[in-house]
Amino acid sequence: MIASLRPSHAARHHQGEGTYVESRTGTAVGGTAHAEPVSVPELLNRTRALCTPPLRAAVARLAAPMDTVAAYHFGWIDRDGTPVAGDGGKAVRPTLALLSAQAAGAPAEAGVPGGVAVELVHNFSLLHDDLMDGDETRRHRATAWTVFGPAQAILVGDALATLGTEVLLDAASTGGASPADAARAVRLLNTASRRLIDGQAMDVAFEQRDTVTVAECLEMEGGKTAALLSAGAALGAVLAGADERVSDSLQRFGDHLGLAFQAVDDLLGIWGATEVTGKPHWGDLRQRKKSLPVAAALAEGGAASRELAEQLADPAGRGEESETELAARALLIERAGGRAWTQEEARRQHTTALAALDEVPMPDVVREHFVALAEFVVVRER
Ligand SMILES: CC(C)=CCC/C(C)=C/CC/C(C)=C/COP(=O)(O)OP(=O)(O)O
Repeated sequence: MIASLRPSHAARHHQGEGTYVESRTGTAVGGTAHAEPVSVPELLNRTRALCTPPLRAAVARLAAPMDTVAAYHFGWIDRDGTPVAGDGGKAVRPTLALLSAQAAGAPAEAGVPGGVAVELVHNFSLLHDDLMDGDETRRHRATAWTVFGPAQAILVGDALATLGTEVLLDAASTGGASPADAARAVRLLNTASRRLIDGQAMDVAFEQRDTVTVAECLEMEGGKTAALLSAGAALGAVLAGADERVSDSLQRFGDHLGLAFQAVDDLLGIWGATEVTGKPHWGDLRQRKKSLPVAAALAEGGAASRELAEQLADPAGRGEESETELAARALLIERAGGRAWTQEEARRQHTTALAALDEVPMPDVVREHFVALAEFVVVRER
């Protein structure tokens, strides 16, 4: 629990972890007019219900054995091919896409191609990231590269990224979006994908550096994480034909929400519970990732900060540190203020995101759903 991230003015209907808007009777989750607000878990479930069938259809286009590798990665089958209902991820990005379509006055269904496309690109990045980091667990199970080998994980990642574009273009050919809006959506997704790759390249390069500034870290996280949340937040509206002022504001909302998302991810990477996150313990510290808590702690300049800097500049023991040494490093980061600063930064980015959302006229119920989802992003534990 990241207790201090909880707002003093907790969301109006906060009911407990992940539930901010009490579910009431007569919900019309798919539509907009007169719909009643629902909880974040219900919103995420609606996204899964709407997006999983087209996601499966997209994955079914892959040649064997890539279709199997992808189905395993998405949690639909186990390593023997037996169907399972595994953890396929939280579905934050596609939920943003469905809400974004509703913000533009269309039904949630109009945002489905955007949601599926952004989730395909997101999962391409996870497959590759796990391999680059040498991570052996994700979503509480063995990573795809450890089960099927690095080559298949790379190829499936590549293929998922191309499917994202295809799904958006299909939206035009099946009449779900105009050809011009589908083309705008493809451009938006491609730009986001390139920002994602640029951000990841910075992240990998930073591992070899002794120090990075907070500004450099924010630039890197703006690419590797915020770009896709930003794309998700605008894609539904673009497919629904919203004008550029609306999609620009939604993108800005998604960019700041994405920075808040990654700030929380950085905190969970060091102080999260592995049984909840489903990711390896101390992974970020072992790889000497220059995440926000580390960059903020290095910038502080006090005794703990200087000791941290010395440790990170010492090539000896790189990747070989014991659990005890990594726990001591986490304590140094905390003593140098890196944890508290990152918690505050998550909340600052969240506030800026909501200000951008305010620029977009939309039905009250859609705004409530965006606000509830944004709150979930900063208080989440996985
Ligand atoms: C090009 C390349 C390899 C880029 C890698 C970029 C990368 C993996 C950035 C981290 C983004 C992130 C916080 C993922 C977890 O999302 P999540 O918590 O929403 O995951 P979920 O879908 O499992 O819920």
